[in-house]
Amino acid sequence: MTTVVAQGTFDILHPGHVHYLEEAAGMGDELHVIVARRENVTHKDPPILSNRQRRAMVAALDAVDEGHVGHPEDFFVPIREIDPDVIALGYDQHHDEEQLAGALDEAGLDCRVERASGREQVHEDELLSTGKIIDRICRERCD
Ligand SMILES: Cc1cc2nc3c(=O)[nH]c(=O)nc-3n(C[C@H](O)[C@H](O)[C@H](O)COP(=O)(O)O)c2cc1C
Ligand SMILES: Nc1ncnc2c1ncn2[C@@H]1O[C@H](COP(=O)(O)OP(=O)(O)OP(=O)(O)O)[C@@H](O)[C@H]1O
Repeated sequence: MTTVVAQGTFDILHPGHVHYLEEAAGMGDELHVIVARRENVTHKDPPILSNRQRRAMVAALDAVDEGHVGHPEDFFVPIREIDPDVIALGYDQHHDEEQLAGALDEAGLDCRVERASGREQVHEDELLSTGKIIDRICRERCD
């Protein structure tokens, strides 16, 4: 039984999220997803949707066995609880694979780190980023 963890903001789902989570699910038998807490999303605009709504939507996807809202301070608390065999980093997540693998090792967590691929655009008008969806809403629906 191989347990995989995926993580991210997941504010307003799109096909890129589904691609990532299906690929992560294919790395093992059971997929857990950690949804970043709003207060920890500091590298871009904060999510529109609440922690619990983002968790519920991710958990409703076929590829996902369980969704979790992340820990406010210590990212290794949920990792210890889930005890995964694999952490699947998203194609553009800023975390360094080797640094993360080293930190897991130091914390006594026996877990490998894999990098998922990005989704290629299938249709010319496909929006594969929450930020781009929000930009289009603002352009087309707001004065
Ligand atoms: C192994 C791992 C565990 C994480 N655990 C948490 C957590 O417990 N709480 C949290 O708020 N964010 C956590 N994060 C951070 C976010 O899920 C996310 O990766 C980060 O904010 C980058 O966001 P992005 O996917 O929007 O680029 C974790 C990230 C990694 C790589
Ligand atoms: N187009 C995509 N292809 C594959 N994976 C993706 C794609 N978009 C996002 N992901 C992955 O999904 C996870 C959550 O991403 P995140 O919520 O930051 O989405 P985003 O759409 O890139 O957001 P934003 O546009 O606000 O930066 C991350 O691991 C990210 O790498």
